[in-house]
Amino acid sequence: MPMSIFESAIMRKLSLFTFVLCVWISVKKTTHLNHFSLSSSSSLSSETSWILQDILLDSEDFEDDEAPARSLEYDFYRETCPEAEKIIRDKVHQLFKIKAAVAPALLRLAFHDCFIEGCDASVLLDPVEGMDSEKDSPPNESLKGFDAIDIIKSELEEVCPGVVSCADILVLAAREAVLLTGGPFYPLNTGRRDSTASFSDSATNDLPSPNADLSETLASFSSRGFDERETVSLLGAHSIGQIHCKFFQNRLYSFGGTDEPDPTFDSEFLNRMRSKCSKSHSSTSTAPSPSFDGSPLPTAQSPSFYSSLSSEAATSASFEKLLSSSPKDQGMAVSYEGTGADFGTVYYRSLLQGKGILYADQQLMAGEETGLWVRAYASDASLYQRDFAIAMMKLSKLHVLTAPRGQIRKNCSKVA
Ligand code: HEM
Ligand SMILES: [Ca+2]
Repeated sequence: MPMSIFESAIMRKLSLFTFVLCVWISVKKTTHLNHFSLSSSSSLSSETSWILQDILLDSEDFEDDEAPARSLEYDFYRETCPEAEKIIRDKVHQLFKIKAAVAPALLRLAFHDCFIEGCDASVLLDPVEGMDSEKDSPPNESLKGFDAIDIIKSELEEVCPGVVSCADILVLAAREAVLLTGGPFYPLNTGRRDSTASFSDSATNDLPSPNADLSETLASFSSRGFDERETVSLLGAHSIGQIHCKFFQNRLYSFGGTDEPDPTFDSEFLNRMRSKCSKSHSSTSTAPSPSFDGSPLPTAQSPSFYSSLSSEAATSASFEKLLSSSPKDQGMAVSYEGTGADFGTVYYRSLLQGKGILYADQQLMAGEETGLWVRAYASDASLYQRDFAIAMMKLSKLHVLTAPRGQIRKNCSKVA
């Protein structure tokens, strides 16, 4: 029977309420909400934004079990650098217009930071005598976006020197990146401080492997407090960006030490992937190879594609000029070919068809509960967006350093 206008209005309110409740439950102890960001969000209707905001502003103080002396706060820089979040947002938009690949790069960078010793910008530090860097550890060798963070930081240092932490820049920039690629908005408190050390061994040992089976992946995320549902939702981030062939070459040609491909691969997809990733490039090769769509891609070990950008070059025109000077050596990579509108769902639909690119991705179909969430997210984009938002909020406050611990670096790649 068709619903009356009244009934459908009630239904709409109900689903809105469920969403708000969901977010509220996950952040029930959040002190405040970032007013500026919420009201400027394009992903939430203004109605939703305001309901969400009212609820969160009424919430109790946030008390993280891991939290040291102080808590993260709503708009932490409101007195000391009121423009901080706007500057970050504008810069990410500016960079994205020039090179859309900056968005997945920033999201992955934030994940690799937060997963290792928390969201403390430890991933950004350069090696120094007596301290190896996370960025040089094998799982991080293809990380990109460092220069984008440097550009944002330089601008902030000009406006309010020594105030905004690199750790906050990372998570706020990743949030913008998610929004720009069709993902959800999520509120974030600020006041993170930067580490004085890099944790190279942890990065080597603890970042999840693309060849991990389901139990290993779940154990890895569970050790950071994520349950199966949250883990499945976070991996949906792979619907954006690129994956270099070397991370799944073994699945195409020599799976499990045999001369055969991974039997779980869909056969048409296997052929397509083989045509993009030739056998001549072994799974450990870092040699350049053809890209999925023929466009130049940054290589695993080349400097970031923003490496020639400096703070003085902070105008669109200069970005464009500098970026057109060829980034050398392109690696071979493929993607899920999602558009902004598909953020998440394209990934889950691929898994349902046996077209997960990484072994760890496809493994999500190997478990009863994880498989259930894959199916749910494949068919319900708004459920996915809600869950991803909540999981990103959780990821963004893992083991944060707050005053008096940590420091504010002036240059994100060096201890102050
Ligand atoms: C089991 C867990 C995970 C594994 C094994 C994994 C592994 C990988 C690998 C091997 C790549 C390809 C990198 C390259 O070719 O340069 C990649 C890309 C990416 N990952 Fe993950 N990842 C995991 C979870 C996550 C999570 C939780 C997020 C974010 C919330 C994330 C975000 C991304 C993004 C955005 C890219 C594309 C990067 C770009 O195009 O620059 N990943 N991941
Ligand atoms: Ca870290």
